[in-house]
Amino acid sequence: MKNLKINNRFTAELPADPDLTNETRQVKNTAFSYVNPTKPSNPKLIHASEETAALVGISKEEIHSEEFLNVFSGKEILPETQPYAMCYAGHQFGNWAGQLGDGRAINLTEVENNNTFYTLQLKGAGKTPYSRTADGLAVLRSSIREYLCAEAMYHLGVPTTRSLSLILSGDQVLRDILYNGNPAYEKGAVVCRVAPSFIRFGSFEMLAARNELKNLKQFVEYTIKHYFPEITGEPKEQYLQFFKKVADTTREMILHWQRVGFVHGVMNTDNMSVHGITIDYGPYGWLENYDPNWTPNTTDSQNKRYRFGNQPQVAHWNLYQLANAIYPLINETEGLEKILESFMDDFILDYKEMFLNKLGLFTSTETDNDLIDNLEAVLQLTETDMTIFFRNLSSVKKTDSVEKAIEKIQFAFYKIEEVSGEILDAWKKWFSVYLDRLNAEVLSDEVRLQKMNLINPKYVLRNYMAQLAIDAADKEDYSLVNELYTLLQKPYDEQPEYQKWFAKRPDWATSKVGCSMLSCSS
Ligand SMILES: Nc1ncnc2c1ncn2[C@@H]1O[C@H](COP(=O)(O)OP(=O)(O)OP(=O)(O)O)[C@@H](O)[C@H]1O
Ligand SMILES: [Mg+2]
Repeated sequence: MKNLKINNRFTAELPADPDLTNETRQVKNTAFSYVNPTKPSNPKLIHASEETAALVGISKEEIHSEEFLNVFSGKEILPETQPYAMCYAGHQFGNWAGQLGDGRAINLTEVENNNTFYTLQLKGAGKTPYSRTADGLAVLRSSIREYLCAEAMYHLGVPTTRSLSLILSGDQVLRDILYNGNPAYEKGAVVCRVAPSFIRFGSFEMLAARNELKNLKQFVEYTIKHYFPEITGEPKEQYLQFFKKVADTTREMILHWQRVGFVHGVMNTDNMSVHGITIDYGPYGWLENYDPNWTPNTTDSQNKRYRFGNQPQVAHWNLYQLANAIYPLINETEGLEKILESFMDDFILDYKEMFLNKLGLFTSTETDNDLIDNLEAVLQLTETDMTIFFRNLSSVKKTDSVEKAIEKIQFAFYKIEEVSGEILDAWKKWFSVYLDRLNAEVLSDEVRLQKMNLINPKYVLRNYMAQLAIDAADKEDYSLVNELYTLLQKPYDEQPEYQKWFAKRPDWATSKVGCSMLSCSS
């Protein structure tokens, strides 16, 4: 890979763990530990993203080289690089969890391309000092989900890590014990992901919790210098500006999640990036029927802390933890509190605008809040598919009758027979107000349709779609991985050849494991 320009700033500028043993332990006074990936026994490339490769300086031809396979499966280490796992802590499901760290992620190196820095990171490439009691590996099933979803999110316009490659390791990974007491082995896989950095809220929480204030200061200043160079001024002022930037980008990210119906599922502070990009595609899911109370994560099915409708509040809570972590550098609460307060206020304003745009409304009136609230209520009267509803809404015309408009979106109803009586009346009422509102807009039907179709995706990675790709891949048929990857590169385009994916969750998927709820086992 002749154009890969290795340039490691993280390991060069931050204090390294002097212990090179790779034994599971508490790792203090450092930001990272050097550790090499475990060599896979028989790596096989399933898929690689040409786009992500180009981003970091790898050509199409190089993707199919042995070197690519070896480097991104962890079999070989790039010359002049020294892989490392990062030390971080986190709040999991609202509770302090202490040291976590990259238990199964290993940063290979940073590269520079077109004046931008990227970190290349393997997920599932073996144990690190942070693996605690786990194996450092990842199974094919969760790796396919991570690989496809990150790229799908990118093309939806949602800030995210990117996927470079998906490689079978050739090793078996033990995950669950079956009811009959037999161990259940699954195929192991390694995903290479790419991001500006993998610095998480938990990275700073770790240093603050250990009162390693010198390291904390150094790490925050490192982050500002390299990723927020526009920030200047007195140190304390810089730290506040940094926090504001993280709050702003996090708010924008969550806004996109709510726009496309993405539920992260494990919004622990160790899964929050300081770049405001989506990171860690574990037990995530996509809203099918519009239900703000839905979470895909079985571990969270009681409290539903990470339910769709709670994501903004959780982001705010997580930012609060980040504020606590950097507070010792500032020693004043006022500035941090102001930023935290404005997060929610700004979110509410942005959410309203985003939602109106999804409805094809680009001006504001006094009744907007009612229109939105009433729609959110009516969408839940009977199961109504979020993606299909908003996509088909764009075909409603100003001159349509209420009945005609409902006919245009009725494909979104899971049980059409339920749309009668009071439920039908509620829909009629909402559409009557909506049609009046459309008629007050200056945009023509055609222009509005075009604008709406750039906001409301036609295709998302529904849980059952990923599961179908997983089932086929388990039998060494990767055609669906390829097909979904291609489809999801253009989620806003009509793509008539893929119309079959513009479909509600099929009945069989309602109860099948992996299609509606997922555990953290991955
Ligand atoms: N199989 C595993 N082996 C070792 N550590 C693991 C394993 N699975 C999870 N962990 C660790 O448990 C913690 C929480 O896991 P979580 O599910 O949030 O992350 P993840 O999916 O492993 O990785 P990432 O956040 O890097 O995408 C992290 O410290 C993670 O590294
Ligand atoms: Mg994680």
